[in-house]
Amino acid sequence: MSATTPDRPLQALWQRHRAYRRRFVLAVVMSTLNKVADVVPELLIGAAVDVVVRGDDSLVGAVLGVESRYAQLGWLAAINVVVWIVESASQYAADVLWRGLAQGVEHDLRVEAYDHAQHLDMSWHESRSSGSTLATLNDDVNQLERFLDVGAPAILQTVLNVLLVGAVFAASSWTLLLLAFTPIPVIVVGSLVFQRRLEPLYARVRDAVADLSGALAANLAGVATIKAFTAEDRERERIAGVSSAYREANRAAIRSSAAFVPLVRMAILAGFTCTLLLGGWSVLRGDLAVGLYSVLVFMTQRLLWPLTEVATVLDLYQRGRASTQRILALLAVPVSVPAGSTALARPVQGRIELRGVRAGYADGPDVLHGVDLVVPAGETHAIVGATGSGKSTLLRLVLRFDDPREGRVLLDGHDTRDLDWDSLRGSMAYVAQDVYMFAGTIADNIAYGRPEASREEVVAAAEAATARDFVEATAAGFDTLVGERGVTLSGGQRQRLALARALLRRPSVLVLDEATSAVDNETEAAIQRSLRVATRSCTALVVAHRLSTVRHAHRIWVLDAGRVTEAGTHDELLAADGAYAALWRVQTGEPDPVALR
Ligand SMILES: Nc1ncnc2c1ncn2[C@@H]1O[C@H](COP(=O)(O)OP(=O)(O)OP(=O)(O)O)[C@@H](O)[C@H]1O
Repeated sequence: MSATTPDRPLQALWQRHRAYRRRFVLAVVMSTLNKVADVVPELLIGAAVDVVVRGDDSLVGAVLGVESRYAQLGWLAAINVVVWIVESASQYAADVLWRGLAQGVEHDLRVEAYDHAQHLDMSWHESRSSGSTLATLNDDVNQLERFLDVGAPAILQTVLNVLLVGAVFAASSWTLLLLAFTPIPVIVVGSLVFQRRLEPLYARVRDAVADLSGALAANLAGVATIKAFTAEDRERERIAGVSSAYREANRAAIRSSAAFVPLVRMAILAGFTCTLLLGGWSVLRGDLAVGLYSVLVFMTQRLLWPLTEVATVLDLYQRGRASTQRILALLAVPVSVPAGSTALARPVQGRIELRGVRAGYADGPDVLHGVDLVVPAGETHAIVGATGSGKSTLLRLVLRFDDPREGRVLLDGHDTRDLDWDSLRGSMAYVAQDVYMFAGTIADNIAYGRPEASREEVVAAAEAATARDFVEATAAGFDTLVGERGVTLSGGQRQRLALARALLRRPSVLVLDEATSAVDNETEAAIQRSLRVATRSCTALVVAHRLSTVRHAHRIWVLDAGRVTEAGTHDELLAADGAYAALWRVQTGEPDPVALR
């Protein structure tokens, strides 16, 4: 992960989520109450044994002022009932509070991390697999939830257990306290040592999850290519390799954390044996009351057995910690293309200017080398040029998916870096080379940029994009489901829906990147006629390989290896007899005079 990762992720989380502190404190209080109520029955057993053995001299008799042993036992039973009720109620409250806390943090963190990710630059998304981002948003957030739901209350219970049982021992016999507690330092030191060993192992597990998730997402997206090239076996092996790496990372972590369990059990055995043996000898010598002895034996059990769970808790803690680190690292990735604060007066006119623009990707070479270009408001301009000449890169700058390395991009005379997103992208509509359809109806997809549009407006936009006929021919018309698990559309149909989506937005600037490349010539001619009407009231910047698409543009800019080499109307460029004219002849099948010579 590219951003800095906090050394103490859970502490950093605590600092961030102040809103949950009250609920956390309440959950701790309920867990504490529950633990206290949990220990009391053991004390009551001791008191009952004391009543039976010592009769009128019993502690219960002295404290309650009741003489009859039957009545004393009755009182003990009544107290027990109350304690059980408190125990059950506080258990319920603690469960609800811890779970609510875990799910609240999970929900907030997931939404926050998703929102941050969607605001991160296109270049960030392009530089990593979507599967790995998905692993953070889904899997890592779930791990943290599990820790907060199960791990954190378990840690608290263990600590409370040690303190409460320790208090009972301390009040009864310091010798027994020391004996019963001998395993504790061993376990604490062991935990610290193991925790340090486990930390990098779990970080590796989380990285392996991200790799696996990335590989799976990429393969599922490319399943048609896998099938077409009969690469199923190869891909199965590749996924098996990535999955093995995950299994190995997990195995190493589990092997280490499991090794901790026998250590804890040996220490516990030592503590328990000491209490049993030395406590029993004390009773025989008359130094310790029988009732107290039975309580202490129970208490030792109560103290020590939950400690066998320490390894599991440590496991949850380390997984939660590693996941939190990844989530916080995602949240710490800075937005390198931040929104400006200037709002443009409406309606936006739509004048686009590029002034001395030099641009490229990451650490790569320049793709655009000092481009100057002006599109007056309301005009339709085209950008043509060989593949890889930088046409899409130029459009990305207009939409401000990236910022130029040098020079400025202006909308209505304002540097796009100063404009807020609503003024900049809010006044634009964009049809990308590969059209994306969201899961939903055709109408939902067309109305994506203006969800409040009426059905009539949606139909009119589809009509303008020559999509109405094919939409109405589908089973449910505009209510037909598309996108994931919906009907599959042809490339040309998708493009027309994307165009309808763009037109419905009534943009000031329409940006089309090969928006009609997948439709046949006849449909394209129909779309062009509609577009000429639709673009009367807006600026349009159109990239197309098929020159017939752009011959009516007010101005055509020819890009060659990131530089504008020619510009003019279709007729001017033909008259100039340069690269554009040569390309036109190739596309229209006219004989090339140079070749004929
Ligand atoms: N996201 C990206 N990251 C890195 N390099 C990129 C990226 N997109 C494009 N490039 C590079 O920038 C150069 C120009 O690409 P661009 O997509 O702008 O060309 P184009 O003229 O639109 O090509 P085409 O007609 O094939 O769509 C190419 O060399 C390409 O490899």
